Amino acid sequence: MSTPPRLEVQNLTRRFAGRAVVDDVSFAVPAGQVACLLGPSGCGKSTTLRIVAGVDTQDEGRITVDGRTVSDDGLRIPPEQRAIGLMFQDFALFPHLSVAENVAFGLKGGAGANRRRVAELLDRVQMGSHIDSYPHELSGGESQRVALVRALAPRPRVLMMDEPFSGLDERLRDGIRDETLALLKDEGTAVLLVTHEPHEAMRMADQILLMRDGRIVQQGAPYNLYNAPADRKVAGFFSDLNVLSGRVKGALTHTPFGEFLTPGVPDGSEVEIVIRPQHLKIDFDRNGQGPAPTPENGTAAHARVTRARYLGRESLVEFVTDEDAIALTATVPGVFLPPPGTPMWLMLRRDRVFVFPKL
Ligand SMILES: Nc1ncnc2c1ncn2[C@@H]1O[C@H](COP(=O)(O)OP(=O)(O)OP(=O)(O)O)[C@@H](O)[C@H]1O
Repeated sequence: MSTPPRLEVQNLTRRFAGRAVVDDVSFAVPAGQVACLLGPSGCGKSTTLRIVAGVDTQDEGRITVDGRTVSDDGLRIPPEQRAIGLMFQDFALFPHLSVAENVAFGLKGGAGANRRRVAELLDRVQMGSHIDSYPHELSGGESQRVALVRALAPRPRVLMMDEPFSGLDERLRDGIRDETLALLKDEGTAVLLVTHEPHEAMRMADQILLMRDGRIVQQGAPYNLYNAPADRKVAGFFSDLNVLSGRVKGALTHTPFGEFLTPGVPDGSEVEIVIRPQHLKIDFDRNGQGPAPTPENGTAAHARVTRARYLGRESLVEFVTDEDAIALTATVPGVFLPPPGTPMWLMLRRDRVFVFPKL
């Protein structure tokens, strides 16, 4: 028999005043893996997390931890008996307890009996030397690390994290995220992490659950969501997009960049041809001569620069095409600041183009 996932959520629905804010949500998280609930504000992420934790109740659906049902139509195991730990954005350490006492708070026997486990956990997040400090003596990042090991000390099978890094300085975040990830993997904890930041989800997740209006619109590895998005909105969640609109004629859509195959889309329907700014290729205009069409880049379209800005690692260059006056943006590594009006040729990397029915 195969091992059940550490956390499994089946057909979860939660309604407020008749409106489903969580709508038939299902997913599974194996031991040692991180699933990120990602989506815009109000899409139902926190409600899902609260129901799994047991602090809110679903109208329909089942939740199991290591194959044991903790909540379904008839059964409600209380939060403290679900082996689920919590770490929220506004986590608070107990100010009158030392770091060791904070970490040992949920453990039988307190800090004295658990000194070794507490010290080991604190060492893992480089906080061993602060074991006898008090919360007011810690920085934001240090407090966050203590809160993390406090949540992990009782060895929860599942850890729920709601925007746990959002209070931190941007430069601290990536380091703490990576430390957290390493510790969670070692402990074999299944993690459900709520975030509205695509960068955080890409960095942390084994699996992203992208939510919109209460439903999971796409789930899978970060690579799959980025490279094979289900629709334009999913694609647009991870980066800015260039969008060309067109109408299908004979399974083809015409654009200034040549024809695009749109098989299976009925004639006359509108489609959107989408490409990320880093996948737009640019070439200088040599006496009006453009690069020859290739299978890789398709046909080049003539365009003029409207604005160029230097962003540090890359430059952001905006164009307008001669044909159809389409506004497009390209990102170019390093410093590339052509003056407005500069004529150039643009190409779309064909393997990076997505074609979607117009939403
Ligand atoms: N107790 C409640 N009563 C009524 N409506 C609620 C309640 N809790 C949440 N909602 C509504 O449910 C929807 C989903 O809320 P939820 O907090 O789950 O979203 P979220 O994706 O976590 O958003 P954010 O990123 O802003 O925290 C929202 O429209 C919210 O207003």
